[in-house]
Amino acid sequence: METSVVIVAAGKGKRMKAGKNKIWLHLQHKPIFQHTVEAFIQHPGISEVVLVINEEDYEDMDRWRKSMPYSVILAIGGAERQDSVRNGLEALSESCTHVLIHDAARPFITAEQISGIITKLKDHQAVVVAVPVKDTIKIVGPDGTVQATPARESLWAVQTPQAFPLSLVKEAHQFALEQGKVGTDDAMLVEMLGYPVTIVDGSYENIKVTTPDDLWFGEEIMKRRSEERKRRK
Ligand SMILES: Nc1ccn([C@@H]2O[C@H](COP(=O)(O)OP(=O)(O)OP(=O)(O)O)[C@@H](O)[C@H]2O)c(=O)n1
Ligand SMILES: C[C@](O)(CO)[C@H](O)COP(=O)(O)O
Repeated sequence: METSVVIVAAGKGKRMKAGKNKIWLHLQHKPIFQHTVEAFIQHPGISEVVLVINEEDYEDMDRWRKSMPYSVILAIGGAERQDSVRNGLEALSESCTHVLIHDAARPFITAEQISGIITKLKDHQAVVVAVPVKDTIKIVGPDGTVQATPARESLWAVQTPQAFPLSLVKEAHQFALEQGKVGTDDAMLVEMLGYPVTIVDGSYENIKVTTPDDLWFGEEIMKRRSEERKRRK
């Protein structure tokens, strides 16, 4: 089993309203995407890292890459997240058999969670990191009226990484492309092929940095972790 990771960083970050792709914003003096890349680079179960970026970020990214002591493969993203993932999968080396797909905008992923998903992948077809929802969720119609309140016990908020055998996730992406289907995560495309998808426990700290308030939470998480590391030394 040779496991790689595709990290998608080719979004626009519109909800962040930073005037640039949010992955360049800093948390604890480092760009968000660099925290994410380093979580995987340092993991012994990961063989290669493909970082999917915007074409207009290429020059800056190439400069960043050359300044780092590790190797990252760059691929160019597409209009939607799904297109970026597909391009990233194409950039993986031939020896890759399994892949984790992760949002660059989730820099709080830990080594333990990466290990957990890789272990689970050994005897499951598709594995996603998720947490039980804490709020009561309501299905609301276009007129603002509540239509239903699904039982909370069965609701999970799905995060990344999501992990698959490479052949399966490539087949799912090809099927979606041909059928014009869009999934908000990669597992959804695998579900469309009828394969089971298994949950592995995530963390409420593994947030996707999406809106400006996430930067405040994120800074606190990073600060606390760095203080904990210093205390342990
Ligand atoms: N065409 C796209 C869209 C998104 N992403 C990546 O997918 C992840 C999750 O997307 P999201 O957080 O929604 O990022 P943005 O699309 O950048 O945000 P927004 O929707 O606010 O513009 C991010 O790491 C983002 O860079 C991508 O690689 N290619
Ligand atoms: C894949 C994902 O991170 C799962 O929660 C999420 O769906 C991506 O978010 P987006 O805003 O739809 O790009």
